[in-house]
Amino acid sequence: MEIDAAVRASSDGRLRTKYDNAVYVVQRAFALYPFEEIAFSFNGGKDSTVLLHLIRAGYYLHKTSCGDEAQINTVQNCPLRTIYFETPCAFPEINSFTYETVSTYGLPLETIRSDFKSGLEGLLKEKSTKAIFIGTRIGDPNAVGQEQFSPSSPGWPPFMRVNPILDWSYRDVWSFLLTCKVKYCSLYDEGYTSIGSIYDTVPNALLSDSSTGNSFRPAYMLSDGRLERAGRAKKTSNNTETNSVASNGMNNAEGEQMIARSASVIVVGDEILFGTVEDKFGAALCKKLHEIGWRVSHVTVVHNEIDSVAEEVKQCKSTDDVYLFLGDLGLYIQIFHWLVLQKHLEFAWLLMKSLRSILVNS
Ligand SMILES: Cc1cc2nc3c(=O)[nH]c(=O)nc-3n(C[C@H](O)[C@H](O)[C@H](O)COP(=O)(O)O)c2cc1C
Ligand SMILES: Nc1ncnc2c1ncn2[C@@H]1O[C@H](COP(=O)(O)OP(=O)(O)OP(=O)(O)O)[C@@H](O)[C@H]1O
Repeated sequence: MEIDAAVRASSDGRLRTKYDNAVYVVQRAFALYPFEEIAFSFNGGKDSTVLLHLIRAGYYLHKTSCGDEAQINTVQNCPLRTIYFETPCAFPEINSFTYETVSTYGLPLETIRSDFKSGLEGLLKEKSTKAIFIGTRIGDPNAVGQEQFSPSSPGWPPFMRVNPILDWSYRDVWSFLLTCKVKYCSLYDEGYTSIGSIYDTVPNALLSDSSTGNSFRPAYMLSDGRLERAGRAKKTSNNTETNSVASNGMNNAEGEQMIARSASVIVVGDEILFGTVEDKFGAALCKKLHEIGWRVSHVTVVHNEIDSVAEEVKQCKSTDDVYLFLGDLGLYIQIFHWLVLQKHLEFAWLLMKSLRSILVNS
């Protein structure tokens, strides 16, 4: 199975873990519900494209783990009932990608031309449907309170929402799509990072290419995934064409800056955690960074020991460009050793530079 092989061959351990967990959820769903009573909600977006390939992999592993040797060669595709809520305000590129993809992977498509709720009511009346795979991720406005298996909301027709990629980040999504080299909708290569309707979606201004002024870099180049919905805002009536100042109000230079400068501040101090000392440095550093145009993504206070710092660096390693430590000299030296041992040489270098400036200024 090509997806499984591509992820296994990847050196990205985080991706392999996310993949294993998501495929496990898919396999659980196949074990829990009759195949014909499961549906897949597919809209051609990046999240549902990831989900499509996870379902294919999960289905393959489910079938082969049942010891069904005769089936091994016939389960490259997963003929799962697929539902698409088509609206006249969808991007033509999304529509054509959706139809092309279901045809490529032999998915039986049921197109629904009404809103989600009444469409699902109609679907459930027509065919028994116990579970629906959805590409919801934490951070989506509708993800709040959901788990990997979440019954539909009160007032909605009854079915189980199965969310295998609930805990995936923006970066995980792109890491998967690029590692597996699967086709995705062309709009993502034109700077769209999350796609709604033609009336409320523009390319993400943070990807605006300042050298040309009117083009955008691909979605996978967005460094801060929390800003993936920055292009999903109202277009003004005279702004029917997308332009380099997208509707989130940032110009190219600001966008560039946001991409280039991002920091996590790690404050080290038992006294602060015990509440006997108030952390003034963290706040002062954030203020200073903000004034000079940096984006501080988060501030954490950790115990005065190398393991706590190491754990925190591992946690935020994938999201931030620079880490700034505040702590005593002895700890700086320990952190420096740890960074060198872990081969985070660029961070070790940064640490030395910040240490030098502290010593010079003190
Ligand atoms: C298959 C399916 C099931 C849904 N079930 C629910 C639900 O149980 N409760 C709910 O409030 N919204 C439900 N929704 C709506 C979603 O919460 C959300 O509005 C939709 O996916 C659009 O997300 P977006 O704004 O990120 O594009 C469902 C949508 C789909 C496609
Ligand atoms: N029109 C639709 N038809 C079928 N399923 C849909 C539709 N809109 C949303 N969904 C389901 O809800 C999930 C979440 O939607 P969302 O818009 O957040 O993600 P996406 O469209 O896959 O990617 P992107 O965030 O880039 O637009 C989708 O992955 C899909 O499973």
